[in-house]
Amino acid sequence: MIKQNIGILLVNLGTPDAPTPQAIKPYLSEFLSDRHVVDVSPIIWWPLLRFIIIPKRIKHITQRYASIWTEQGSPLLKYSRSLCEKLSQKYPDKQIELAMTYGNPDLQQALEKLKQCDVIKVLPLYPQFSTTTTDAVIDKVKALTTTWSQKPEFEFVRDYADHIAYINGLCQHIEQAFTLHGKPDTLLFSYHGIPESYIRDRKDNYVDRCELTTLLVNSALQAKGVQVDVQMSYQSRFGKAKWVEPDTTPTLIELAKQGKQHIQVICPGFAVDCIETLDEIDELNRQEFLQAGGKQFYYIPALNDSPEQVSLMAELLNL
Ligand SMILES: C=CC1=C(C)c2cc3[nH]c(cc4nc(cc5[nH]c(cc1n2)c(C)c5CCC(=O)O)C(CCC(=O)O)=C4C)c(C)c3C=C
Ligand SMILES: [Fe+2]
Ligand SMILES: [Fe+2]
Repeated sequence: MIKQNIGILLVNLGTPDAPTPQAIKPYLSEFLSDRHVVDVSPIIWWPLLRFIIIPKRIKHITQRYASIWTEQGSPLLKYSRSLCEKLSQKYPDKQIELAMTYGNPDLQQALEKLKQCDVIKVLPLYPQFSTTTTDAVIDKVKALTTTWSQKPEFEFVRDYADHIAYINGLCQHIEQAFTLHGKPDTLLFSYHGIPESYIRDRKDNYVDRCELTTLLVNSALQAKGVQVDVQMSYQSRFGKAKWVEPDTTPTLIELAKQGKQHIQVICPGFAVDCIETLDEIDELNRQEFLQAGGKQFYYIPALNDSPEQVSLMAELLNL
């Protein structure tokens, strides 16, 4: 059999190069101009984005990024990079590159580095498929390589919402959190939301995939004898359109009002921690819960660059 030269490409969403308005503006413009993300005609959307939405959002979002920034940059980049490095160390015979759909490391440059491969396996770092994220990666990879005369074979990992190594990895991290902090009154699974119309108009099955992850993790916990009240919600709502429900913040406030004193939150839709988990959940939603009368709030970190995550990626890529 001829030995194939296999290249690996991990793709995450993207993040600004610095916690400054100068770096955040072009990143947000690129990201929010993609019709996979916001499905509005550019004639209407572009002036709104440029003259109203970004100017209105920039001061607040710069402060939020600054509060989570690390010496190695944005947490999303830090963890994605570390994951890629650990995978490269474990599989030194494979060429493994990291890219972002928006911003840096640049997707086109990463693809150029893998151009000589026979096969490029693309792993979008989204456990649950969505047209807003996974399809954005797949379509951009295809668009950037249409003109290549000698094209490698592309293999895309569409989704791993129900993969056993992912479910077990989440379970393990939940059990560690319970050992550390005790069992909570409620374990909340908070996923990034999407506009509700995308389910109908694009046949986006993201919500089904999120529900499946929650069900499988809960079943796996029960099979280990861990009984806990599990609830599910959607976070990071953006704009005026109707998004999928229930929303995370009112869910946490309601739980506090019901007398649930101890809550732990896990965000299984995020492969690595980022502004939406470290700031929106662990800072802003923590405050909402405590102000509503809650007593203990713990955010369970994403799988990040843990050994469980490295093994999961290796299984997904058949390494
Ligand atoms: C219409 C807007 C948005 C949709 C749809 C959307 C879907 C979506 N996003 C993620 C994962 C991430 N989103 C992140 C940040 C982020 N997302 C939006 C908007 C939409 N996302 C904005 C405006 C931002 C920037 C931050 C903010 O202003 O709140 C990130 C983190 C990036 C970082 O730098 O840390 C991730 C990751 C998923 C999984 C998803 C749909 C399934
Ligand atoms: Fe998002
Ligand atoms: Fe957000």
